[in-house]
Amino acid sequence: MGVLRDTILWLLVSGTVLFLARIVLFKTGLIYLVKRWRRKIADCFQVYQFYKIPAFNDNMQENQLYRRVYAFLNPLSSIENSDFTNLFAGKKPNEIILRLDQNQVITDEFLGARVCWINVEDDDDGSRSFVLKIRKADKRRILAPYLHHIHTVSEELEQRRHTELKLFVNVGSIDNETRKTKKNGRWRSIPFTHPCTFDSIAMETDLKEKVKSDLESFLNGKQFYNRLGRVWKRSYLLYGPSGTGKSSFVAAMANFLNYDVYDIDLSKVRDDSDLKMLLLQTTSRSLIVIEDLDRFLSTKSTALSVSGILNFTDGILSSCAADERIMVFTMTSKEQIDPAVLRPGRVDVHIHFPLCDFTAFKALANSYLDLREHKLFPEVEGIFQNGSSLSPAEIGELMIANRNSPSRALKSVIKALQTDGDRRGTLAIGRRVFHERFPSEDFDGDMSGPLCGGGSSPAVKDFKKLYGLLRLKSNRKSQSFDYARELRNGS
Ligand SMILES: Nc1ncnc2c1ncn2[C@@H]1O[C@H](COP(=O)(O)OP(=O)(O)OP(=O)(O)O)[C@@H](O)[C@H]1O
Ligand SMILES: [Mg+2]
Repeated sequence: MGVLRDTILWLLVSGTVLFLARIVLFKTGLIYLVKRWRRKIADCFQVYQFYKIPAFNDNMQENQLYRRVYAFLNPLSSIENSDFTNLFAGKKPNEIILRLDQNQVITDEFLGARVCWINVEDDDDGSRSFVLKIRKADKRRILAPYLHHIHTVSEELEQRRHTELKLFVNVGSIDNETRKTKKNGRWRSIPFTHPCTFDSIAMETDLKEKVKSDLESFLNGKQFYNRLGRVWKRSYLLYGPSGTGKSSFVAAMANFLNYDVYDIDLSKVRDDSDLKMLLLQTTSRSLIVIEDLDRFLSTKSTALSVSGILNFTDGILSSCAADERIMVFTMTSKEQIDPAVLRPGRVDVHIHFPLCDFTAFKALANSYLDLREHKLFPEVEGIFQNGSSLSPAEIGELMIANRNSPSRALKSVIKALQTDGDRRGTLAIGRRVFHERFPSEDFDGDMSGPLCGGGSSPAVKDFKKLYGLLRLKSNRKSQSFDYARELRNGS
């Protein structure tokens, strides 16, 4: 009897102790310490294999496997259990996105085996890598299928993501805090959400179509370029006064192609080799953009040489990087630029962005004010004919500011044209006269190249197409665009 009572008492006491211990463990969070110790002890009896996946390879190009692992790990639910996680607002309302912080561990289960990933970031040089920790006993059984699984999942995620474009900007090569050279990738990305499309740009419709078909035929021309032993690249020069839509056109190109944009800030490029490095770190299916190239070429204060830029545009470097390359340069005027810099083959397509004429004004009135006709239009037309003009940006701003009253908007445009726009249009019209030198047949002839399907001899067509000999019908509407003007001058 006494033994039974002691046993019951003992059971009651130990049950209460266990219950209290459990409460203490869970309430204080000590349970996590216990789990960690348990894992450490278990680890002492295991042999692990480690695999490092650096963000960049020996040539400082992006390691695609790193990119895949990054895409694969971030959506894993176990990221919540890591000790330190970054939280970001998502696209949808109330959506929170979790991102693994540096040197944090995340676990994953695959075919019954447990693996760990460590997000390693070197404090000295900032280099990033993922380290996969896997039990040696599991390695043979799961490693290959696990990597295959990562590949498949990340591919799916990538395809889903592909509607979300990115804008990459280059950061300085020296870390501001540590004053050390960054060995890490120099591109930082943000979502590219510029809404501009070719439809929203006031420009002749047939010209937009020509640009679109030029882009498309370039993309389909891989074999053609290979056959000629040429790097599969195409360069566009967009030039014209400020506020005429050059940057918007770049955005429209990216949205049309569904390409990411790499916007190179030359002031942050240390020297020629730094520029090479930046190019090598770009990925395919992207637009590489250098804005205001004329400003850079006219200031000698930078360590970057003109030949560095030329190597960049010539495509020798591009051949080392990924597949197709589309480069876009913008400038206000190419009058002061050495023609060698813009020669065909270096810059294939030249597109001029002029100040507004009456046609462009009507396109803006249509899209900004929903106006197709108005009693003030003849007056506006008369002012344009007298040589006044403004940039589409200036006219667009006036229309946006007065969008609730179209009459007021038109009156303010008329006033601005009469005051600020006086004689500016004369300059624009002057440029158009220059373009008129090229007969209308030129355009049709050039667009009948092999990439467009047409009739002249294949060799000549190949050559012309390759050098971007796109000619325009020389009606007044489309004269403002000058494709490969340098070559035409010589032809
Ligand atoms: N042709 C156009 N059609 C419609 N909107 C235009 C056009 N040109 C300019 N805009 C509007 O004007 C603003 C400025 O245009 P944008 O930045 O593309 O000009 P830009 O030529 O790049 O100027 P800058 O040389 O100063 O960089 C944008 O908001 C754009 O929507
Ligand atoms: Mg711009």
